[in-house]
Amino acid sequence: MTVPALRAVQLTKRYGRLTALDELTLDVEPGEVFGFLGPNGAGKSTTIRLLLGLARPNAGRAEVFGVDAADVATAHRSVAYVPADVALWPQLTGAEILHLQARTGAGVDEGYRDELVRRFELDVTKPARTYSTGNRQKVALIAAFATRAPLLVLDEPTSGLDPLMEREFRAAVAQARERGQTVFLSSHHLDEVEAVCDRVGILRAGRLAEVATIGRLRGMHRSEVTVAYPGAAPDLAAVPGVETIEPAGAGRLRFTLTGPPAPVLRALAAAGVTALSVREPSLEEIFLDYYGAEATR
Ligand SMILES: Nc1ncnc2c1ncn2[C@@H]1O[C@H](COP(=O)(O)OP(=O)(O)OP(=O)(O)O)[C@@H](O)[C@H]1O
Repeated sequence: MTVPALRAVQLTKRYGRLTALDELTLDVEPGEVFGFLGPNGAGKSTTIRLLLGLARPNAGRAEVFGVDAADVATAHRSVAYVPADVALWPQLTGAEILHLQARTGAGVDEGYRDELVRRFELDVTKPARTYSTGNRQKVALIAAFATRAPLLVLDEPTSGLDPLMEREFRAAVAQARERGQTVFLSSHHLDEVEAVCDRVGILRAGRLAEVATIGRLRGMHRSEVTVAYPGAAPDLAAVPGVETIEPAGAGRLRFTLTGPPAPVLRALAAAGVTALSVREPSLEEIFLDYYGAEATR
């Protein structure tokens, strides 16, 4: 049996009367790129702090590769962490900070680090106090991606990056996965999670609403199907999974489909349909399905 890279068992955190995290139970497997989605205040950063032993739970427990998260000194040997608000030593230059960080933690691939400095177009000669939010984030990301740490925990790591840098970020995540590193990524960027993650967990008001692969998440939700037919409209009213049937111009119908397509394909074949297009829901639509109007609290 493999030991999970991250494990949360009924992990709970309360701030006064507010339950920021409510009995989270979750395993992230080694080698996985796991996306952690949720609106502002859902409890993502709280979860990460608990998983890394940086805050104490009111109940439940967290483990990093089988090590109790409270044993920070041991657990952090296998972790590189990029917090949501990156703080750097203001007097040191980017290069000095990267050098210093390389001397702590799980060891660094210096060649790859230098390549990342170029790819992220970071001027490492400047002192950190002159860096913008995005540049501070770049320093922390380069330091994390260049480590050999088996687990990278990234808390909303691209909020300060422009689209070109966001592309580099995605490439770096892909390379981390190829090396076998585990990535736990909290994000607001649905397209980013969709592009880089194997599985996603959706957190809503401190509770885990769903955990699924991107493919399964889409499969659980409605696809939009449009068909063209030559004669009488296909009768889809009683077909399992079909809903909201509406005309889409002359000789065309649009409807939504959930679940296996075989029954509707049989009905469509019987009607001799001449064209068919299927639009899968984006992660954004799925996300809105979960949160609806209550996206924040
Ligand atoms: N130290 C604290 N004291 C009191 N309340 C807190 C504290 N830290 C977080 N909270 C509250 O816990 C809830 C979860 O916050 P958290 O920062 O984990 O959310 P998040 O999902 O990371 O949000 P965002 O996407 O805005 O960063 C929020 O309601 C927040 O106000």
